[in-house]
Amino acid sequence: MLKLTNPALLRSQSYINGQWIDADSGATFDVLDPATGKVVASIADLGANETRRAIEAAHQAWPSWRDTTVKERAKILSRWYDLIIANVDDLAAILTAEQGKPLTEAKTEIIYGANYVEWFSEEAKRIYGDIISPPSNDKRLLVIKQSVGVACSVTPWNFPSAMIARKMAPAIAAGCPFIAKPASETPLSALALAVLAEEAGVPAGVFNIVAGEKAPAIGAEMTSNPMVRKFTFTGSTAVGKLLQAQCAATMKKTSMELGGNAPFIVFDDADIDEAVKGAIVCKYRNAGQTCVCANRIFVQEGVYEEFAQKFSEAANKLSLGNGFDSGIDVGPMITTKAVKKTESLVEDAIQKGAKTLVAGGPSTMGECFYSPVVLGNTTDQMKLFKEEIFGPVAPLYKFSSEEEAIRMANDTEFGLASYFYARDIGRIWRVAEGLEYGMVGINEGIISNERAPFGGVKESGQGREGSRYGLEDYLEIKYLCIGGIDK
Ligand SMILES: NC(=O)C1=CN([C@@H]2O[C@H](COP(=O)(O)OP(=O)(O)OC[C@H]3O[C@@H](n4cnc5c(N)ncnc54)[C@H](OP(=O)(O)O)[C@@H]3O)[C@@H](O)[C@H]2O)C=CC1
Ligand SMILES: O=C(O)CCCC(=O)O
Repeated sequence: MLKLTNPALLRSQSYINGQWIDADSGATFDVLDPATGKVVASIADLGANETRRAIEAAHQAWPSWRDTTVKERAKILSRWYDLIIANVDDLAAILTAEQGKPLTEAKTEIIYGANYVEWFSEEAKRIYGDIISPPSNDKRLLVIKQSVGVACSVTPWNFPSAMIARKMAPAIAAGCPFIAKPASETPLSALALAVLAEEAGVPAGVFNIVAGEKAPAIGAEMTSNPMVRKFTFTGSTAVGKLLQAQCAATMKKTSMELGGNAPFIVFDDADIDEAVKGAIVCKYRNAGQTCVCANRIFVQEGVYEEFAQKFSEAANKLSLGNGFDSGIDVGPMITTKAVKKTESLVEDAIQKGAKTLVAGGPSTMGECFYSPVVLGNTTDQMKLFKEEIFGPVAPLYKFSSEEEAIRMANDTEFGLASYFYARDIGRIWRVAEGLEYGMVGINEGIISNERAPFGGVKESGQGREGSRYGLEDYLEIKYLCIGGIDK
C-alpha cells in the first residue's frame, strides 16, 4: 500500500464537472507498479458516454470561464501551482508507483510540470492583440485573441503528470475548459492533479479527467464531438496520425507531439567528458523512454574510441532497480511489451554486426527491468537507426565529416529533438541551422523547460508547448474591421 502524507491524492474515480464519478458500467481496471507487478489501485473504467458528458459540462463552463478576468484565472493557476509544490513528495510517490521512474526523477517531473502552471499563470496576462495600418482613412483594423473553446488531450505514460500540466495550463490560462484522458498505465498522477485543481478553486467543468482503458472510444468522442474545438496529443506517431485524421472531419485546431529519433552528435572539437555526461542523462533518464532521448549517437572518427570507452564506463555504473530505492539511476520499463520491443531492436542490431560494448539486457530483478546496453559499430541498416528505441539502449555510429553527420542525422521522417557537442563557433551555427529538427541542444543533453517552445517538425508533429508560443495553440485570432471612422 502506497504511504502518502495526504492519502486524499490517491483517487480511483474520474473527475467530471466537479464530481468524482464511477464508470456508468461500474467497470474498473488495475494500475500496476511496473517494478513489482502489484496492483497500486483499481480505477473506474470510463468510456465514450462519460466522455460526452465531460465535453458537455466543459462546453457549458466555457462562457463563464472565458469571461473571467485574466487576473482571476492567473490567481487560480497560481494557487494550483502552490498546491502542487506543497504536495510534491506525495505526487512523486504516486508517479513512481505507477510509472517506475526513480523517485528523484519523479520529483523533478512534478516540479517541471508545475513550472508550466506557474509560467502560464503569468503568461496569461500577456495575451496581446494588434492594430494594423488600414488601407484607407475611414477604417481601423484590429486583431484580438480569444479562447478557442473546449480543449481535449490524450497523453502518454512516460510523463504522466508533466504532459498533462504542459497542455492544461495554457488551455485554462487562455480560457479554454479542459478534458484530459491519461494513459491507462498511469492515470493516478492525473487524478491527483484534479484533487489539487478542485482545492485551488478551478470551477466545475473547467478541468476534467476521463480515465479509461477504452482509448479508441474515448478518443473517437473527443475527436468527433463538434463542441471540442481543440485537440492535443502526445504519444506515438501512428496514433497521432489517426487522431489527427479523426479531427479533420470537424476541423479542430490540433497540436501533435509525436515520436522522435534524436541524433546526438559528438564532433572532434567537443569537450568529450561533457559530451559523455550529456549523452548519459539524455539517453538513460526515464529508462530511455522519452521522446527527446538520444536515439542515435554519432561520434566523429577521431574521438570515437575515447568517447565509446568513457560512455561505456559511465553506462556500466548506472544502477538499475526499484525507483523507490535510494541511489537508483534506471527504473523498470513501463511494460513487458516495451522490454520485448527494445530487446528485438538489440537482437536485430547484433545480428547485423553491432558490437556489444555494454551487455545489459533483460534483468532478473523483474519482468520489466532492462539493464542499460551500449552498442558499437551500428549502421543505418539496423532497425534502431529508423525506429524510436524507447528503452535504455545506446547505439554508437562513427562518422567522418560534418556534412556526413548532418546528412545521417536528417535521414529520418522524425524531427523532434537533436543534440550536438562542438566548440567551433562556425560549426555550431552551420550544424544548428542544418539539422531538420524543432529543437537543438548545443553542448546540452537536457533542453526542456517551461520557458522554451517544445515541439517537432516533419512526422514528429506540429504546435509548440511551453513558452509564449504555447499559449497561441489555445487562442484564435479574430480580425475586426471598423468602418465609418471618418463620419
Ligand atoms: N512522443 C512521446 O512522448 C511518446 C512516444 N511513444 C512511442 O510510442 C510507442 C508505443 O507506446 P504507446 O504507449 O503504445 O503509445 P500510444 O501512442 O499508443 O499511447 C499514447 C496515448 O494514446 C492513447 N491511445 C492509444 N490508441 C488510441 C486511440 N486509437 N485513440 C485514442 N487514444 C489512443 C493511449 O491510451 P491507452 O494508454 O489507454 O492505451 C495513451 O493515452 C513507444 O514505444 C514510443 O516509441 C509513446 C509514448 C510517448
Ligand atoms: O517524452 C516526452 O514526450 C516529453 C519529454 C519531456 C522532457 O523532455 O522532459
